[in-house]
Amino acid sequence: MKIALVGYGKMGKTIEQIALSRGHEIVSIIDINNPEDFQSDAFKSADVAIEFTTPATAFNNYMKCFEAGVPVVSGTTGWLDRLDEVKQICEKEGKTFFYASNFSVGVNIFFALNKYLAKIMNNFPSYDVRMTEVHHIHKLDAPSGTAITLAEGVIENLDRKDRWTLETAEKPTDLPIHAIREGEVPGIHEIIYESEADTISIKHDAKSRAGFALGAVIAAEFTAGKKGFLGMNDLFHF
Ligand SMILES: NC(=O)C1=CN([C@@H]2O[C@H](COP(=O)(O)OP(=O)(O)OC[C@H]3O[C@@H](n4cnc5c(N)ncnc54)[C@H](OP(=O)(O)O)[C@@H]3O)[C@@H](O)[C@H]2O)C=CC1
Ligand SMILES: O=C(O)C1=N[C@H](C(=O)O)C[C@H](O)C1
Repeated sequence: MKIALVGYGKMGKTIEQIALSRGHEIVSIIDINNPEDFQSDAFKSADVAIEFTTPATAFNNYMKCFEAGVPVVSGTTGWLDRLDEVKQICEKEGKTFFYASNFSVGVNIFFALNKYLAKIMNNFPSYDVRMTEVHHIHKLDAPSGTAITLAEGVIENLDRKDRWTLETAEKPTDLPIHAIREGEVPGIHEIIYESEADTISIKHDAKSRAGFALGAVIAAEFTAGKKGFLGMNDLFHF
C-alpha cells in the first residue's frame, strides 16, 4: 500500500518504521516546511495519508488531503471542536476519514473495561471517581484526547457524573481529570474509584509509541478503499 505521512515528528517517524516493516511504501512526507507537496503527484498517488501533527494544524491538513482525493487516518488530539464539520464533509462529499484519540489495541480494550466498570458503579454510590493522565513535557494539549474519551465512557455509563473538568471538581457530578506532564512519558491513564473503605483503580501504561503507531498502520490498511467517517469500533468489535 502507498502511504503518505503528514507530520514527521515522534509519531510520524515511528509510523514510518512500522509501515515499512509491514511492506508498505512511503510515497510522500509532509511536514511544516513543505505544505506545497499536498498538490504533488506523489502525494496524490497515496492510498491513504496518516496525519499526526498538532491541534492547531490538523483540520487544515484534513482539508488539503480531501482536496487531493486522499483518504485520511488521523490521531492528532485537541481539535475535536471541529469534529462535526469533518463528519459532515465525509457524509456530503463522500470523503474518507478514520479518527481515534488512541490507536493502541491495549487502550481500546481499556476503553471497553472502563465503560463496564462505570456501569457496575451505578449500584455502588459510596465510590467517587477521578482520573489521572501522565504524558511527556512536549505535549501541547491537556487533558489528553484519550482521557477525554475515557471521561466520555464514564459519563455515558455512570448516572452520577455529567461532565469532566480539568483538575478540580466544581460539583459532585463533575469527573475531575488530573493532567501531569513529566519527562518523556509516552502515556499513562488511570481511573480511580474511591470509597471510605478502599480504592479500585484501572490503569493503562504505554511502554513506548510502538502500540499507537502499529494501530495507526492497521487502521490505514483497513481504511484504504473505504468511504465515510470511521473509527476503532469499525475495526475492532468489543
Ligand atoms: N491517537 C493516538 O494514538 C496518538 C495521538 N497522538 C497525538 O498526535 C499528535 C502528534 O504527536 P507527536 O508525533 O508526538 O508530536 P510531534 O510534535 O513529535 O510531531 C508533530 C509534527 O507535526 C509537524 N507539523 C506541525 N505543523 C504541521 C503542519 N501544518 N503540517 C504538517 N506537519 C506539521 C511538526 O513539525 P515541527 O516540529 O517542525 O513544528 C512535528 O514534526 C498529537 O496531537 C498527539 O496528542 C500521539 C500519540 C498517539
Ligand atoms: O501526545 C501524546 O504523546 C499522546 N497523545 C494521545 C492523547 O492525547 O491521548 C495518545 C497518547 O496518550 C499519546
